[in-house]
Amino acid sequence: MSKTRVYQIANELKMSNEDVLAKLKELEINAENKDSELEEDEVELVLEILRDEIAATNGNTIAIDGKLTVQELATKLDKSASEIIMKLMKMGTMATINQEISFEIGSLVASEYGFELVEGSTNDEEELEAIDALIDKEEDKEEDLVKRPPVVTVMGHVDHGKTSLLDAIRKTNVTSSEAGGITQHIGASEVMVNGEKVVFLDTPGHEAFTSMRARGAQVTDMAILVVAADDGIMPQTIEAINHAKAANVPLIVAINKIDKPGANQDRVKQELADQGLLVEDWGGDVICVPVSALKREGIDTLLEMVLLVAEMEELKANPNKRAVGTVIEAQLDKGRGPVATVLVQGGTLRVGDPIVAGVASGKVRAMINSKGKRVKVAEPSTAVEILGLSEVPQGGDQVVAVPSDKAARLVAEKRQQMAREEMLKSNQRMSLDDFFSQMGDAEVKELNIVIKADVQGSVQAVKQSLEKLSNEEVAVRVIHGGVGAVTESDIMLATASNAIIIGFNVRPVPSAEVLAKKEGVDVRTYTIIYKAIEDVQAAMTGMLDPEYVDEDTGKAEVRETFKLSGVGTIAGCYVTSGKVFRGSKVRIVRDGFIIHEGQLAALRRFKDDVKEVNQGYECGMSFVNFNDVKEGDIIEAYITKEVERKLK
Ligand SMILES: Nc1nc2c(ncn2[C@@H]2O[C@H](COP(=O)(O)OP(=O)(O)OP(=O)(O)O)[C@@H](O)[C@H]2O)c(=O)[nH]1
Repeated sequence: MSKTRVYQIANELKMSNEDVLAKLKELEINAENKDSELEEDEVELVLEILRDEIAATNGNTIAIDGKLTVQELATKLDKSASEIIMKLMKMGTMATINQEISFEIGSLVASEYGFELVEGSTNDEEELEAIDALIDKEEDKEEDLVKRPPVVTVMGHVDHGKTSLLDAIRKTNVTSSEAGGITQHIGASEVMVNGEKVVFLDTPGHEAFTSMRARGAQVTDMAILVVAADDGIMPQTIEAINHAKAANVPLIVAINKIDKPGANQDRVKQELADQGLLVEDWGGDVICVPVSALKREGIDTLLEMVLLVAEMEELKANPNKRAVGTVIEAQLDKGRGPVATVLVQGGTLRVGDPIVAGVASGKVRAMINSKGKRVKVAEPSTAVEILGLSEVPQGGDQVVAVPSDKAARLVAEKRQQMAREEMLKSNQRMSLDDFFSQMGDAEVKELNIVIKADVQGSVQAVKQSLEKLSNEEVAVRVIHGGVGAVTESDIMLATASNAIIIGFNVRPVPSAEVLAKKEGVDVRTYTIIYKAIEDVQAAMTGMLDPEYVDEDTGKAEVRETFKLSGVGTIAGCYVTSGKVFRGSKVRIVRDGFIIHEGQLAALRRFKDDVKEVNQGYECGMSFVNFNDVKEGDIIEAYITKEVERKLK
């Protein structure tokens, strides 16, 4: 081997000539002996061995846990994805940023940068595991726990005064020095009551509350249920009650608008009792405070009750550890980049802390409290707006402070990977079909159900019949029942409580249908009660045998109707999706309610009978034994298919 070659090798490997010579000696290659000229491939081999050794001694190994994508490799090598794609291209491999590459190819690329890929775990993995444990367990010793302020959500029916009440609460507490000052909206506000802090989440309504819970975050300690004294319990009041119950969050009732002439507190109390909430002055244990948000009456008493409930709940946290919390809301600010309001729930968050929020990571650059002031530390039950994240996290995302920037990046990466896997698995939520097999895992012993029906009577009937099915092994729990179409809010509740939805004579609204698909929520609709009961019963005994399933083929909208003597009502329709077939079975849906289920009598285009009509075409339809079709009705055409029972 020539001296020049030794220099070249030393240069490439960033080693001294002496070290290269020493290594060659170890490999029993006498570099100085002109006779032992090496073939080029032998030189390559030597290089290979030396590279590996260097990688091993420098600790330049990168652990690959299962699959490897271009992006992950780029992150691990601290290079841009496009650089890695270029490298791959030079090697004759075309790959996109999210594409998976083989371990061998990954190793080749890594070796170009002096790194070695190894399968399995390394220090990074250990660090990750340690962090995972920190995130998951969060076990605090009793002696480390100190009292923390309560976090409250305001819920209630539309127009019952949630926003007014929150405003009134905030104003009660404005000290003269702050009056007139600009209060910044950060998604939460803090008020002082008798020297104690109470945190209110600014987003009123159970949607926000439930969507957070659906994402696994429990941020509220209690809920204030606002009921207008002149209006009483309304559908959304009931929904709010059930959402709070499902989350196991204590309720305080605020009977609002007591200043109004039509106010009737006793009626509200009676209606609450009908919902299973017996107020204290009627001998129950539900705290109920009459208020007027408008006149700011009763607000102090309400806040005192909040403190009382907080006292009973013994809310505690350990402030002396790395912070954990939840994203309340987040957005991209033009000037400041990603901004997230975070509720610190345990530990103390400090400016400069490396953090992970959902799949975003970063370092806390600045924190702003609900009064719009910059702060350096945030203790448990404090809402702060934070700057410094790499991207915008989602409401409900978990936030954790971690030991180092590297750890933050690793956790975020790991979460991204988990999020991708989760997306693939999202169809594995509770469904009637696999309830029995999940029950076998011994974890599922409860079947949670949300019922929506066309009339209150049906809700009750379905609820009672289903709950009666409970036996020693399985408890059937109806966590919410209401009148009307299946809405997004129902889907969120089902997601949060791992429930299935049973619709009786109602259908999901389109947005709910999309969400159910995304979240993998099992929505079943029936027109006959006993069929629903039969299915649930069968699911409980593992005998569910969906031998026949309805498969939607297309939807049409009724644009006009006309009568034809001897035939009945003809519906002039426009097929909005899929196909409608001759003789097809149909559901006629009006305002989300199924008003008829039956069969097509005739399907025509321009007076001719046709076999099928595709999306985008007009047609005429008439129905067997049904003439009450109206403009605006939706015709859902479906076929009944026999399906094989899946082996579990
Ligand atoms: N008389 C009277 N009116 C009130 C009171 N509280 C709220 N209102 C009025 O009721 C209406 C609805 O109040 P909001 O606070 O907007 O109700 P909300 O529950 O937040 O409504 P959404 O946000 O639309 O769900 C407004 O016109 C308020 O002025 C009260 O104590 N007394």
